[in-house]
Amino acid sequence: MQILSREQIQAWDQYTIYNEPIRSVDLMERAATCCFDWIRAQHWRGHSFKIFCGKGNNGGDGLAIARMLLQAGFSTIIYILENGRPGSPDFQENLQRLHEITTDIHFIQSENIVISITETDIIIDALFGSGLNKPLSGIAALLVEHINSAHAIVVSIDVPSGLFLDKSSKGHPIIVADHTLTFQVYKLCLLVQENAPYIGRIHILDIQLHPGFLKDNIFHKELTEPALIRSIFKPRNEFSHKGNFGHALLITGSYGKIGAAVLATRACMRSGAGLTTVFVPRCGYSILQSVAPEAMVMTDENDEHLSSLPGDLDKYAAIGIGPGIGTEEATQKMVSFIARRYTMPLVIDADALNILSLHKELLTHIPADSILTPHPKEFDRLFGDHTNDFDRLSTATAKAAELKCIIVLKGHHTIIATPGRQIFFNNTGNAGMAKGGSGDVLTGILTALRAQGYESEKAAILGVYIHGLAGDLAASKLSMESMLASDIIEAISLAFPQIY
Ligand SMILES: NC(=O)C1=CN([C@@H]2O[C@H](COP(=O)(O)OP(=O)(O)OC[C@H]3O[C@@H](n4cnc5c(N)ncnc54)[C@H](O)[C@@H]3O)[C@@H](O)[C@H]2O)[C@@H](O)CC1
Ligand SMILES: Nc1ncnc2c1ncn2[C@@H]1O[C@H](COP(=O)(O)OP(=O)(O)O)[C@@H](O)[C@H]1O
Ligand SMILES: [K+]
Repeated sequence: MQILSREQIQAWDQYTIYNEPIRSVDLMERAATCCFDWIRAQHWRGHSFKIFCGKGNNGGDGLAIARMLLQAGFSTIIYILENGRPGSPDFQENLQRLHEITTDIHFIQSENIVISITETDIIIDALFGSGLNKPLSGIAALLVEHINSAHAIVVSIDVPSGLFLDKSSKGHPIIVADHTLTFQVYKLCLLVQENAPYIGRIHILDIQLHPGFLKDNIFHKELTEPALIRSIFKPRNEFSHKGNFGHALLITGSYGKIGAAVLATRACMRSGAGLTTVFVPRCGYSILQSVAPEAMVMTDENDEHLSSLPGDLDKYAAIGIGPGIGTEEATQKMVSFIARRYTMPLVIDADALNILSLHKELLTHIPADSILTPHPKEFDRLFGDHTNDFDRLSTATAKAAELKCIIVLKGHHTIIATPGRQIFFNNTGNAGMAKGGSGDVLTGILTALRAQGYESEKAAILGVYIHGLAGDLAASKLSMESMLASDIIEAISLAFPQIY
């Protein structure tokens, strides 16, 4: 699913109006009908609705929904946030239609907001949508505060009012929604971590905007969906042998963090690598030999941390480096050497990223098409502090192009930024994965996919998806609270068949 900017969405509305063709007010009716159908399907009888409308088209949606609720017999009270100016034409048309069935419409025009909201009310927030042009202030801000301080269920139409679609809204007044009914496609503001407190559950309503618009335009942001994953996935040939699936090398672990090596190794083997070798300090030898008998283990001369190279690197189809390696000086030298001398793409995670942060000059040396997998803290260590997720996204886009690398910025919707400035938002995974070790599993999966010959960009999109899907399967069996990173590894075997 493409993710469109505010301008692109407005253009898509216009394209639909012109090419379907359909009158703008009829398109609004279609959007409102989708919302009404969704609301009715919640079986909220016994509750009463309080609908808050601005005077733009978002408010127009609200008025149309109010009319439908009244006609269906729901107790509904309508409030319009008055701004002294006429509403948009479609708002005005819907106001007129509403007047034909009720005159009980309340205008909010003073800072003294005395509307009582009880726990049995359902609030429909149709104040502002994609037309928001500045942070809310004055009566609008007070109204948002009033709604947020009540304990009613809040359903936002298109986006929670006060959220900008494509830029940070941090620190501004924003409706805290329980449900967001958004039209046709995801909006960027509904995918970034910083807006998590506001968006509630997202429901994408298909208002049948004209599909021709997507064919006629190029977009740079998309949500990874099963169809894309299937197009990337390469089924195993019946006649294949282990040599067809590559030899993966994982450079991992230090004293007390051999677990990271175990997780990455087991995830790598479970993700289809032909052969897996793990390079660890000597303290990891017997652990790995016992918990991962299918893997080959090579040890550093040092007992506790890595300090040398695991022999000839060129014999491996893919190398993953970083989980649990620590930042000892000798380990830093080893990472620095590999970053400078190795020419094939690497999968770089965790402490290997922290070492790059300590020696930023190395960033320009890392092999083209390497996959870097920072979480936001590691990302900021690498590329400087960011005050919001939108800026972080811009930096990821720019740095992926500049370094010719794939940047996997991990989070609820992990972001994959490519050298061609394409951004993919992953849509699998859950909060049960917010536990130590989940990232090590991802490194193993990505290294395995690279070893099997997937190009880095495809390996990143597919690997992040499989990782999240395995996390979802583990959570459904064991609960988000109880699942462990090891359970994600076990569930990889169930995740692959879902994408065949
Ligand atoms: N035909 C269409 O274009 C469709 C539009 N739809 C709805 O239309 C919405 C967009 O409508 P609009 O473009 O009219 O925009 P909005 O209704 O989101 O808001 C624009 C209005 O609010 C004012 N405004 C913006 N920021 C403000 C602020 N901070 N303080 C006070 N006033 C502010 C503007 O001056 C304008 O009057 C979408 O979010 C969606 O809900 C849907 O009905 C689908 C069809
Ligand atoms: N709430 C969440 N929703 C989806 N995925 C999550 C969530 N929390 C964590 N994850 C995933 O789990 C992994 C955690 O990685 P990381 O922070 O490096 O952990 P660690 O270093 O402890 O292994 C990432 O791939 C991330 O996307
Ligand atoms: K809204």
